[in-house]
Amino acid sequence: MPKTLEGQITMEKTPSYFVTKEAPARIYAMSRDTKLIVVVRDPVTRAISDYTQTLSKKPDIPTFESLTFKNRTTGLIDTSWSAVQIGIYAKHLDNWLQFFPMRQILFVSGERLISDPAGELGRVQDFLGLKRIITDKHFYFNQTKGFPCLKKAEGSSKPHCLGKTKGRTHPNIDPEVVQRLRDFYRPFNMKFYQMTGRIFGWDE
Ligand SMILES: Nc1ncnc2c1ncn2[C@@H]1O[C@H](COP(=O)(O)OS(=O)(=O)O)[C@@H](OP(=O)(O)O)[C@H]1O
Repeated sequence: MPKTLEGQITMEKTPSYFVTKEAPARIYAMSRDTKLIVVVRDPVTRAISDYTQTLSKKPDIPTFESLTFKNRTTGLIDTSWSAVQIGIYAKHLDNWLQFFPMRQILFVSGERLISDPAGELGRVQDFLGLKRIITDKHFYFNQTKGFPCLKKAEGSSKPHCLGKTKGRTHPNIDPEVVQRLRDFYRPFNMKFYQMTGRIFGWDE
């Protein structure tokens, strides 16, 4: 990590920290004042998205439905499958709370990041103690991509959309399997809402 001068913020990102057992202790040892930002989305959609990403690299993997279950007849979910495991947010958060207080952790809603990017970014700026520089003016909705894209407020440079690997079309998944996963995640989601004080609305 580069050294940070007074008035500067150093930021670093990786998708795997949140679910890595050793990460909280290591980050705490480096700087206990670190602020943590985590983007979370409906764990069922997250699992399907995760699978879609793997499928794009390895087209021969088994179906989503078969990977989801340890035993399809009994409906026993395979919690050791990383696509399922990662969405048990309450469990991962417990691990972080052994080292960091909730006030140092911000959870950003992946759904709101799409439907109201400026609103979510407003929360991020507040959390970091920054002036609200990024606002509605900085986003426009790209109909072709189906996602918001970033533009300079002054409109001088070209807008920036995220690349082709973000926003892939998901395969159709057996609705019964989706429902079983919804039932599986519900109690963990409820616990997560309670811990974070925010209702993410994944179970409505
Ligand atoms: N503005 C904008 N443009 C494109 N995509 C957007 C945007 N905002 C959020 N998303 C969602 O980001 C999802 C991919 O992010 P990941 O965290 O999975 O990416 S990665 O792990 O770093 O590859 C990706 O998930 P999928 O739709 O499943 O591909 C998108 O839903």
